[in-house]
Amino acid sequence: MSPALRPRRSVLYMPGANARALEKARSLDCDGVIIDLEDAVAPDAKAGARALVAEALAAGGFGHREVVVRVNGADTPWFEDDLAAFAATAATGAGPDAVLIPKVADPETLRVTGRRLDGLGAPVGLKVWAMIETPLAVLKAGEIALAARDPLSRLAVLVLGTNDLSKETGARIVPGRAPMQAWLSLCVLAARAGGVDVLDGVWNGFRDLEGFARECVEAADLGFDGKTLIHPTQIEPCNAAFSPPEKEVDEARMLIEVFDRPENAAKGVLQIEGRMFERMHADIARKTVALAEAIAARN
Ligand SMILES: CC(C)(COP(=O)(O)OP(=O)(O)OC[C@H]1O[C@@H](n2cnc3c(N)ncnc32)[C@H](O)[C@@H]1OP(=O)(O)O)[C@@H](O)C(=O)NCCC(=O)NCCSC(=O)C[C@H](O)C(=O)O
Ligand SMILES: [Mg+2]
Repeated sequence: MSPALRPRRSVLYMPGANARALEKARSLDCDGVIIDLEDAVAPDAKAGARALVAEALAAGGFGHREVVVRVNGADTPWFEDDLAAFAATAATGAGPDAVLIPKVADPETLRVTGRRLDGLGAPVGLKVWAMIETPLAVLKAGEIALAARDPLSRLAVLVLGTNDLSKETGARIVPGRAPMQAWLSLCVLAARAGGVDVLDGVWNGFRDLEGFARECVEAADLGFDGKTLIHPTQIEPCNAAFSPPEKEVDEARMLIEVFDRPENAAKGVLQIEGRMFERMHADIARKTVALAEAIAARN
């Protein structure tokens, strides 16, 4: 979880060319939206979609939702214009919170993007999210995440692109995702090493909410901060899976209170009802409470 502790349980993609979806985003209960200019927009529609998105951002109304624009890749003819458009709107306060760079191959891509954003006068508040969706990116996930230590990179979040990973590797997307488990865990480890958040990929069968809910629980168990979504019906089960349950929050508060008692000030380990708790458990409890409070504040 990043230091600012912004809930990122549910982050909904929508095509940048879909005005209805952009309108709906303003009232949906997701923590964030990713307005897509890449795969969900046809080549001939790129310029029109970019203008539509800039207009929607200028109109505002996204409230608590973190707004991210997925630009076209660094090796495409649209990248420069996409970055320029959103650096400019960010500078006027009518821009996105972050740009999501697809198919990041290495930390150098982030440094190039960062230098470009600086050159375009983008405020430091404009963050960069990086998609991990190629075999090379998974192999270099640690290096990519560690780029966050250099403020030039602006890196705040890694986002898994499991469809592209399936396409590039031949690994099938099956329930439980056994063929991808190692990559998913590696990306969570990388994100933690770099101190950035990490979001799981999408579930394509958006009418199968039971299967989707199972995958959300699996992603939360793996340590992801949240999941990327493609349809509004996925928001509620996703929020549920990534929110700490009330009982866990109550127990966390109790644990913090016990460790904070003066008589326990010098103790590193305690037993409570037959279970061992060390100070690291109090640290975890503080994170749980902080997340619950951030979610409550959002609501
Ligand atoms: C998948 C969809 C094309 C389905 O659209 P549709 O058939 O219109 O769905 P519904 O009729 O069930 O829609 C009901 C209402 O909900 C609104 N809606 C639907 N989807 C969204 C959305 N994503 N954001 C906001 N609102 C949405 C509809 O407008 C309907 O509203 P109303 O008019 O009030 O009835 C569609 O869901 C869709 O386009 N989803 C997003 C697709 C997308 O952005 N894909 C790109 C990102 S995923 C990716 O690339 C992954 C990654 O890179 C990887 O490699 O894995
Ligand atoms: Mg992709």
